[in-house]
Amino acid sequence: MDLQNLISIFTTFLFLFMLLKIAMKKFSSSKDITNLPPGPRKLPIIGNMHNLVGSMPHECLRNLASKYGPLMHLKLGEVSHIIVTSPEMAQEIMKTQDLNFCDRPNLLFARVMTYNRTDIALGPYGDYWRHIRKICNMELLTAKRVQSFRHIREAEVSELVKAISQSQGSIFNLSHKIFSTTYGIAARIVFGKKYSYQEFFISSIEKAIQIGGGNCIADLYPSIRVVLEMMSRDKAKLEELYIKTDKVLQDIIDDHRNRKDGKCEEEEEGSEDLVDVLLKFQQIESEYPLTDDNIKAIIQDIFTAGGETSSAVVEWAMAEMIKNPKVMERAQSEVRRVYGNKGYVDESELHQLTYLKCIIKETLRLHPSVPLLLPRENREPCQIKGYQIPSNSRIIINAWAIGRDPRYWIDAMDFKPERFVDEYSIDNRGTNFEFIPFGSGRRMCPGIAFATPNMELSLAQFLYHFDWKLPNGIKNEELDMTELFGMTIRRRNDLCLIPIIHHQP
Ligand code: HEM
Repeated sequence: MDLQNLISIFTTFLFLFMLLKIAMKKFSSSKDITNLPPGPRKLPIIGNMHNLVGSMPHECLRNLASKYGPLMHLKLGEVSHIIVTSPEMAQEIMKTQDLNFCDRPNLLFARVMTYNRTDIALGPYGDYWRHIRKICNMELLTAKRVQSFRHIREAEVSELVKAISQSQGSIFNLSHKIFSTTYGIAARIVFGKKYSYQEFFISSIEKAIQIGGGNCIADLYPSIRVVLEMMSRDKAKLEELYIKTDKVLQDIIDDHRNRKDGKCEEEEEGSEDLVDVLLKFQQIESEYPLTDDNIKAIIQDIFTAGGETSSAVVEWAMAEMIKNPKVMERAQSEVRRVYGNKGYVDESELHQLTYLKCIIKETLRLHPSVPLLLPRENREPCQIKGYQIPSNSRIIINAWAIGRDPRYWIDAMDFKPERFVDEYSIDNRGTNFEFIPFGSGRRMCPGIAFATPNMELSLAQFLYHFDWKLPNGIKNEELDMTELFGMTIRRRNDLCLIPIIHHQP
């Protein structure tokens, strides 16, 4: 028997074995569940995977939910997914039964890229996670700590507006600059300075998310996960990327540790960076002493979330204002009135920009950076509105669809920051479940205080210093708003605008 035959016999055997295992699992798990939430008909082996082909996941899920309701059951491979598409159901998951739903699924991406799930965002709920989340809330992302980085934000954004002013009257790729500036701010805050390999690090994380951020086939068939990981190249590709990003992060830690006489020239005076803070924690005796891997997992989360999410909001907010010139005019007159002849925008008056704050809220309603939040998992079986939810279901909350649902929002598809002027009390801190861009409950985003001045300062400077025009005679209402689903939900096409100086930076 030659090698070719041997391989095909082995593959056929493996395939039959997998089918048998899936069928046995299906038989044993479907016996006792009689009242799952409604959902489309499932096909053997693949379940509802075919229902998700076509449009982007958040759109596809919204379309299915409009047929099957706000609590929907999909079987993807052999895993139950519960899709939540109403404020009432979101509240049930993230408030009423939060403790049961605050786990994260055990995904290949998380195992490989987040130091075996020891980060904050994708780590399993438990004592270690509570410990690092507490460090995050009480030390890393407090209002006081965020305030201590004000000079970094002001310096980076001023550099950005100076660069824009040099393109006065010509086309400027605002998207590129927004992302590089925000990542620059995040790098200086988290790592102490901008490292030359920052771009490479970001693109490696982006690639890893492309491979493992959606549904890796191995994640959908846990009973034969090991075999599928061996057969697909996903794990190997992720491991290659992990080796690269780990080296970058370890270099950063070693750099900090090896500094003998305080900070080197390029680093910040006056404020500790977040690696410094975590290294100090490493010295403290604790039930959970932080290893280097733990620190790398945490700083990777904060750098990535800190750079990506708020950039996407600033980019969408500018696009929406271009599309809605009356909103732009009102925002410009607010910023120009508040900062008057000061000649520059700093953070001291940001709290007075109430209309700008409403613009940011309205942007987060229509364009939440993380449209499906992060997936959750329930440890125990439970009931929601009389439906049975099997244990270890993956819970997807479609914040994007809830924010655009005409049942909860008047003129839901229109960009109207005024709605938040009238209803200023609707906030995004996880108590109004029709507006949950940062999630809610125990797993809610801890980065709001960090993100807010980044977004407000950039937008305020754009509005104060410049008037903006679309290039090539494109009319405002024609601006393309197509989305791209990736690490966050971004614009498919870069936002390229012509700046006209109003106040010279
Ligand atoms: C506009 C900006 C941001 C948006 C829209 C956003 C959104 C989110 C969302 C939707 C989640 C998942 C919540 C859930 O599962 O219920 C999340 C989690 C998280 N975010 Fe943010 N985020 C933003 C900025 C930031 C920033 C600036 C940081 C850090 C500096 C950050 C750090 C995190 C972390 C660590 C988690 C994981 C929380 C956990 O699982 O316990 N985020 N964020």
